[in-house]
Amino acid sequence: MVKICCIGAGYVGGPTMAMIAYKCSDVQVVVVDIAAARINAWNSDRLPIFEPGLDDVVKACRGKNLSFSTDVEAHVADSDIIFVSVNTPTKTRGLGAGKAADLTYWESAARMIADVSKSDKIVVEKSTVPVKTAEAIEKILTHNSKGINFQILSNPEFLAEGTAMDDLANPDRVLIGGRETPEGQRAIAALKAVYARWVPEDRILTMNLWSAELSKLAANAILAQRISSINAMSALCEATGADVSEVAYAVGKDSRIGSRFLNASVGFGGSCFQKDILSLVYICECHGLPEVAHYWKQVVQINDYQKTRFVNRVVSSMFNTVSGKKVAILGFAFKKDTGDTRETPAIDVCRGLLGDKAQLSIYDPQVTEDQIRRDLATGKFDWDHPQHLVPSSPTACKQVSVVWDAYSATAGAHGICIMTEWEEFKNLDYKKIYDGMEKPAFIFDGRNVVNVEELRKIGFIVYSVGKPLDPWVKDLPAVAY
Ligand SMILES: NC(=O)C1=CN([C@@H]2O[C@H](COP(=O)(O)OP(=O)(O)OC[C@H]3O[C@@H](n4cnc5c(N)ncnc54)[C@H](O)[C@@H]3O)[C@@H](O)[C@H]2O)C=CC1
Ligand SMILES: O=C(O)[C@H]1O[C@H](OP(=O)(O)OP(=O)(O)OC[C@H]2O[C@@H](n3ccc(=O)[nH]c3=O)[C@H](O)[C@@H]2O)[C@H](O)[C@@H](O)[C@@H]1O
Repeated sequence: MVKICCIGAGYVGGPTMAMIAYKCSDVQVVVVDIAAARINAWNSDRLPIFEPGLDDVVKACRGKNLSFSTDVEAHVADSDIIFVSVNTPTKTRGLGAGKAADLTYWESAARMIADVSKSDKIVVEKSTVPVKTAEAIEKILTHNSKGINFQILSNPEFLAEGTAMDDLANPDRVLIGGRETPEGQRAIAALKAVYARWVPEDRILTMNLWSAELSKLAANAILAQRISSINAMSALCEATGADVSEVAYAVGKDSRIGSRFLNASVGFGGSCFQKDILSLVYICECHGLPEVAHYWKQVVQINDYQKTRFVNRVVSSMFNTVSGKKVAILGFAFKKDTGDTRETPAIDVCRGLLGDKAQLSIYDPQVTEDQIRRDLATGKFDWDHPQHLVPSSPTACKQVSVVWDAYSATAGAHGICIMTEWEEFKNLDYKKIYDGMEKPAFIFDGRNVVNVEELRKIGFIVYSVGKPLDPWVKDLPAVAY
């Protein structure tokens, strides 16, 4: 029986391994992690991550061919294929700080694999890593290998949170990169055989290692670029009276462009887009390509601009100050159908409003108070390290309260900011909300989920990203000077 071990029981390791176990009942899958709390949660009824459909798949396999363990070394030693799906955050200090990927966790996993292995292994890069990482990993593994043959494969993951289980069950493509040697090709074939159990052959792409590694960074950069492109257009729409949804619809009808990923928003979030583009920027700089680096950096800069622009709209609309005013924050996760808050634009918007002394009342259906407070207290780039290594005593912020429904969040508020496109925010009783708010009552929709006309009829002053401006907002500056 093939035995697979995955190092890293996070948003990628957990769901991807659960799907492999589900689709391949004759493969033994073990997911290991150094974070005991996370492993305990994977072994409990309350999984450590919220992902639609995940519970059912885990329940179907756990205790049969899927298990979760902290006994990292024993399971690694025992496995044929080892996936490495550990954090690859942005470096916070030293060479390349603020841009380069921090490969500390990857390197320590590789050293451990080299130390404990007693038989040949296929080591699979599942984490997103800089192009050429496999070369370094190979050196670490073979340096100490005692004659053991290690084959490194790149098998980047393309799942999106909130739709992970469907993405894994029906992927657009699975990418496998490996060495062009006979051993490398045999390793590719072994991994391909696992995916081929449920993924059609023509969707399993094999290529050289560097192409596979770079394709992941390229895909994320191009996806994020589409969002920054439409967000840049949203600013121009607001200045001209065009409607960004109509523009996106018209543009997306061109089959060469396509309609997906053209929703204007307060900005993209999530653990990867910014981190991976910054890593790409750093790689370009290291290869003497400053123009290319500058080009991709703009994608992140427009995203920052969009978040700043949003805060500015809020403050300038509300008489240039939110000091002492209650502002409801609806949604804190970086997108709907996940409890993940990593790099969520809500953090930047909340910090901007807190800087202006607002009183925030935050509601998200999936994010805990503890997480929100931790996020508002954690430093830039510090959040993407294994949870138990992030400082765990966040300073309490007196200006923030976290509540468990949208109505208490908005009661007595001067303004509402919609930060996540949760379905429930489309169907709230906005008349009831309006009646309970201070007047004039403002709504700032960072996700274009509300019906602007209906809310204006109720009496709200509405700002919705990239939509024709409310007369109230029209003459106010879009960005603070
Ligand atoms: N979150 C996402 O949707 C996607 C993430 N990725 C990439 O996958 C990688 C992992 O991301 P996530 O799963 O989101 O991160 P995560 O933070 O949820 O999980 C990583 C896990 O690795 C563990 N870990 C770190 N070092 C370890 C070690 N030496 N031994 C054992 N366990 C260790 C941590 O404790 C943590 O539980 C990153 O490179 C990310 O860029 C790729 C595609 C999608
Ligand atoms: O490498 C990764 O981590 C993953 O990053 C993204 O997945 P994810 O971040 O989970 O979610 P997305 O659906 O891509 O959304 C990212 C952010 O962009 C925002 N977004 C998305 C689409 C859009 O049209 N407009 C927009 O503002 C979302 O609200 C969210 O904040 C990619 O879609 C995945 O393919 C990739 O595997």
